[in-house]
Amino acid sequence: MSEQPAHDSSDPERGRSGPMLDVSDLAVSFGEQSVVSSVDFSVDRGSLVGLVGPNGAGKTTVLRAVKGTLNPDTGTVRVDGEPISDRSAKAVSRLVASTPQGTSLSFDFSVRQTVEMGRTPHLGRFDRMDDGDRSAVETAMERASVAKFADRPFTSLSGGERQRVLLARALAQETPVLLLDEPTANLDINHAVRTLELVRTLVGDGKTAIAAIHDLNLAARYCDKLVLLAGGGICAAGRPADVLTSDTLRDAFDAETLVTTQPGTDAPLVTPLADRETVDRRIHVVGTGKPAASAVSTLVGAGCRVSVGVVPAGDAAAERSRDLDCEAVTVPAFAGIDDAARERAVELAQAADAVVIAGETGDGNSPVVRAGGTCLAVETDESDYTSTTHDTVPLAALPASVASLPPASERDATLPLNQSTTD
Ligand SMILES: Nc1ncnc2c1ncn2[C@@H]1O[C@H](COP(=O)(O)OP(=O)(O)OP(=O)(O)O)[C@@H](O)[C@H]1O
Repeated sequence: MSEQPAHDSSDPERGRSGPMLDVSDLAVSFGEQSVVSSVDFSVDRGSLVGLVGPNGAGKTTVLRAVKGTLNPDTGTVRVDGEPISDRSAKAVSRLVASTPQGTSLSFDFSVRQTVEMGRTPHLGRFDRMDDGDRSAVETAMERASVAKFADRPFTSLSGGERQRVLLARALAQETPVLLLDEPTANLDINHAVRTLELVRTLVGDGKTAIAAIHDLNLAARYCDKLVLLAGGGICAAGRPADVLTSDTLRDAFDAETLVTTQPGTDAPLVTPLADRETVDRRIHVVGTGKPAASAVSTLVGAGCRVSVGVVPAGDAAAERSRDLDCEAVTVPAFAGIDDAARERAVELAQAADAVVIAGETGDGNSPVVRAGGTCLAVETDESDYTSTTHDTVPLAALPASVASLPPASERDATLPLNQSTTD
């Protein structure tokens, strides 16, 4: 016979206001070493908050403090309005279930027995599981897609399979709050997406969840809010699009990134950029729209110094250049190219080690500058543009092609630079 859950997250009668989970002024240190301090955030009922940040930032530490298995130096964690320090461990485990980061637990149990452990908080000391408990276990195994492993030893499973079993164990616990420490770390992309889709469904059903997630793009796609931990505290918190900006990511991860938008959503898409010194070339991109924007991103990602133009203001290539701090020579949309724009574009093309032509480069009125010297045409998914007059390379091969070109300083001084403005 099971004890009643402390809270049923789907109970409409509960109706308590305020966040389901509230962390205020949390500070944790190990010995002399402060890990996090002044950590404040809350998680609304029925929402998923992603904890993101570099290795060692304190994500697991915060999750442990929220779960109550680690005593903070300062701060209070409230679940459903009440400090967890005021509740018994068993009462907390009926409210909060968690999955650990590692899966190297040396259980000598079957998968089913492992998942059944999730029912412990609901059983009295001498209770056996009843039909309700068994049904909770079966449902949890189905939802985490591990029912087919039910009778296998936990230790015989792969890392990803174990991770899903531990998620099933947490689901069997039937708590209103779920803490997931890197739930997708060992999972292939299919299972990673399915796991986060499942968490979204659970959240849609009223559960409240926090997940530490390394993959920023999955975090952006599935979390309602992100808390970015770095440098001993919260570096940024809020909607994914507000947290995942190139500036905050540079501060938090000491990394250069390109932040665009995930196709079909308004979630940010973070692309790490390679060391900017990788391909030390100055490139002028000619072309408009997505093909030129893709060429700009690829070249900047490879470490090139890139300029663009002439392009209409507001064109995808102009926007991308602005996002990546590259110079774009622009003219108002539908306007012809004025002399100043033409001169500047030619100047940039002349100074470049190479000119890359990407996509549309002109049909009468379209802005275009053609330059001689070393000139490559690039094929992208969005364009079937190929050149009969220049070497054509696939986008993915562009950095390598550019790297193989001689820098302008070594170029034959007599090579003419064609400054005509039509193609
Ligand atoms: N029990 C402990 N004793 C001493 N130091 C610890 C202990 N647990 C964690 N730390 C340290 O606290 C810091 C934060 O660790 P934590 O595991 O919370 O980081 P994390 O953000 O989860 O990292 P990762 O992304 O690598 O999993 C690290 O420097 C870690 O070495």
